Amino acid sequence: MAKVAVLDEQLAGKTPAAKEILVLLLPLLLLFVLLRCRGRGRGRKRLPPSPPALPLIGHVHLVGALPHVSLRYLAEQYGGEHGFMMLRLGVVPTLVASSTHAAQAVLRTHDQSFASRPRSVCGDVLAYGPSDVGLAPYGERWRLAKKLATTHLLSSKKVNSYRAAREEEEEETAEQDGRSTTMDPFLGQVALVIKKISGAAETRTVVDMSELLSNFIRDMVSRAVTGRSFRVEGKDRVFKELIDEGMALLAGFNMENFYPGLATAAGGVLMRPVRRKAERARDRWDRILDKLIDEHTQEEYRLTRQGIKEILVNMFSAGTDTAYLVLEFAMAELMLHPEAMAKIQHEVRNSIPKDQNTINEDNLIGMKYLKAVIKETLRLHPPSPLLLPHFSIEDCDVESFEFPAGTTVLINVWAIGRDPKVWDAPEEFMPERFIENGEIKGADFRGKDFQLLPFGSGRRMCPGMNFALASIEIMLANIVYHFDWELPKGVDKIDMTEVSGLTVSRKEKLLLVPVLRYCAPTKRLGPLSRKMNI
Ligand code: HEM
Repeated sequence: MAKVAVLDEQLAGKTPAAKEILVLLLPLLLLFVLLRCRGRGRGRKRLPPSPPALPLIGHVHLVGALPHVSLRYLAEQYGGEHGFMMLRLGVVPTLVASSTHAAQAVLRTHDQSFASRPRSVCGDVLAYGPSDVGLAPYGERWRLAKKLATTHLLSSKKVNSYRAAREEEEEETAEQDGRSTTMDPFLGQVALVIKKISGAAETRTVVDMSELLSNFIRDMVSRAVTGRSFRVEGKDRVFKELIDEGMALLAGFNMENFYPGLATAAGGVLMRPVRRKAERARDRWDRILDKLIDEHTQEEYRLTRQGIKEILVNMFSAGTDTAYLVLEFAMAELMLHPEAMAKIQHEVRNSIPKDQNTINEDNLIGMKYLKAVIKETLRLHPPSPLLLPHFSIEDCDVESFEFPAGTTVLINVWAIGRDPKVWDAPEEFMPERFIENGEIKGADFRGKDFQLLPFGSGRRMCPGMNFALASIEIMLANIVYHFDWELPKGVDKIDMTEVSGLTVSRKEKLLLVPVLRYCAPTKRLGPLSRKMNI
């Protein structure tokens, strides 16, 4: 007992012997700690460079209204040769990859480690879980949902089969209009748009191309996903509202994404308003989708009702506000570059037999300039310039860097598409860069070449690419084939100012005046116009 008391006193430094020992040991202890720290630092990998951060908010103040633009300028200062930059957005460690090399490391070399998605309150509510495709964490449920979307809804075979779906719909509407239903089966959806534009052309009226093109894509997606047209059923406006609302709620740079703790802090009270908003939107989706599912055979894919809803909402949201933006940006760039417009019109107008009045998918195969215009548009204006955020599920060593599990990853494909080390005259719209000896050349945009990644690459790559390209090509070819285009009176320039949400769009609507290609409408569209009663 006494021995223990002495030991306690010595340890507490109350005896003279203990004091002496401590004075002797202290420098040795300090030396030991110092050496240990240095030894650790030498063997240990580091994080990529970062700009100076502020307390609490980290680097949030450096991310402007157009995050892809501000992140590009930051990466030029701090990203170094490798193109990796580390930010702290609120409390969230965020890796920004801004070079071909960095994108390849994340999306190919270490694809699996970075294949998840960060979670959010809105994402969880709107995506029913989330266990949809786009927002789901990497894992078995995501794999199944993606397989279903890829093989059952968006495969090349399915994309081809939508030609028939378009035919049915045209027949449906033609019958409603009391017209003949013997028109070219391919022309359904496209012909409806051409018909609308023809009406405006005859009276020289301004056409809101943004609305027209987004309605077209929305309708194509609803046909592909549900087998029916929301426009024909008059639900188009509700559908548009829901997609817009969902996109606004999910748009990346909001408070919860910087401070995920807000979702649970004080019983989630801080996030309650936004959760309610998301729940209201989800309930509206529910009502539409429930009815839709009731009318379909649910056994088809052996999915629960909720499982079907997750996938449907995802397809609508991911498919609509991306493909139409490409069409709109392509038209805007062509208006800004009359020489490119002349070339594409020359190609489409000379690529089809004289007795054919409208362009079909078979004609598209030879249209190299059209494909180059779309590719150049995707390079300069990828609708998702930072892809969707990726999320690391394990610690991962990438070259000399070490990224901890739980890192959010943004891949700035917009910056990569404009990197002067990769592209000549990167800011110029030059479709010719993709043509050599009359053939399409240069970087592939289907996820193989990391300098052009509008659809991403690897496990989380877009499954809707073929579907989107089929719709974009056929519509662009037909609108430049049938009409010449002018700016409205008093407008002398197309404003390319962008606004950012989950996707990046032009701030202003694209308003254009179509001009009939030939004087007489029947001559202009020939049998097509007669069939359509134009
Ligand atoms: C030009 C049109 C389109 C573009 C540029 C585009 C682009 C993208 C991008 C960049 C991603 C994220 C890739 C990543 O995070 O690595 C994505 C994901 C996705 N896209 Fe698209 N997309 C388009 C059209 C479509 C269409 C038409 C659909 C369906 C109807 C669709 C369905 C999806 C889905 C479900 C995902 C989530 C994939 C996953 O997380 O595994 N997309 N898309």
